[in-house]
Amino acid sequence: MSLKENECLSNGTTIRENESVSYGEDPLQKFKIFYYNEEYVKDHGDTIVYLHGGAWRDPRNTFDDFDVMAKYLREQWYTNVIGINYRLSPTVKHPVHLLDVLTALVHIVKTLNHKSKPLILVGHSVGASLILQLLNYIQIIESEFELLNESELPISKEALQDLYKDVKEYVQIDRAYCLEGIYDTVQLLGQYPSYSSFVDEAFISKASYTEAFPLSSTSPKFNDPSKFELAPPFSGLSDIRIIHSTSDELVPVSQSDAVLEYLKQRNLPVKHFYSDFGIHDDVYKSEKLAHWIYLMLKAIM
Ligand SMILES: N[C@@H](CC(=O)c1ccccc1NC=O)C(=O)O
Repeated sequence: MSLKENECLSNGTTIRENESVSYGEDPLQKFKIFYYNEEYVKDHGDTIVYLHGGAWRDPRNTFDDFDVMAKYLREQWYTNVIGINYRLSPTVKHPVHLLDVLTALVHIVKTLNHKSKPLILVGHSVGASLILQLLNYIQIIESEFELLNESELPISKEALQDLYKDVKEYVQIDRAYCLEGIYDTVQLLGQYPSYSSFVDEAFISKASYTEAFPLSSTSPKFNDPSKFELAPPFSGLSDIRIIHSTSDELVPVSQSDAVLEYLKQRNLPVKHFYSDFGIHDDVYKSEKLAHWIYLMLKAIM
């Protein structure tokens, strides 16, 4: 049955489709509802939220990168799919990308009345980096705030506490699929010094990008496995997948190897899937990967 956008089914169920919603004043502070059917949620269908890549700066990467996968998953599996756009560097710097994603997640749950129901995060490249940072967003953001003076803070400490309260109350994430992620920028720059061109646009200093990632952070909370604790939205986290294409020409598989080891050492439910899903910017369009994610959603992989 094909329904017009946002039309109610006879039983009052709302379907929302191809709808962009603002979560802030900036044009990039939008999320897109590719498809959301309340019935899917009632039938224990899945709701995916997609985080795009683009090295924190490339305007060619948006939530529409997920178009192919969103269509495939909606047709093959009862999957609701939403994508988040966030403000880009150099206009903004870390941790603003992360703050935007947190704000968007709260708005998505409120807009779709999805409270107390789980979400699945899918992130590509720095979108996967954002997922890793979300696991411990409070510590990551606090580390950056310590590097900034009062006048440089992207939001007030009071507004930040309000955001933390909303995230804790509204956002629940039970699964995360990380594609072609950057998880240790210090290590990556050692291999690819030219990547400083985008890293320096996204972070204010080496200390910033060192503390922004658990794998390179000097905080005991991150480098002592016994001190690791997941942020509130992940209390029900049941599955993390680290996915990497053997043809990725931009991000080395050593980044995925490193995060896999890090998460295993902290007894998280992590698995990895390395296969040929094409070059870096073809992965999020890969029908093969879309099918693999469908099999993961069905829990037969
Ligand atoms: N297209 C991006 C580059 C980019 O996206 C990228 C390059 C190397 C390693 C990872 C990348 N993207 C991660 O989100 C740019 O032009 O800045």
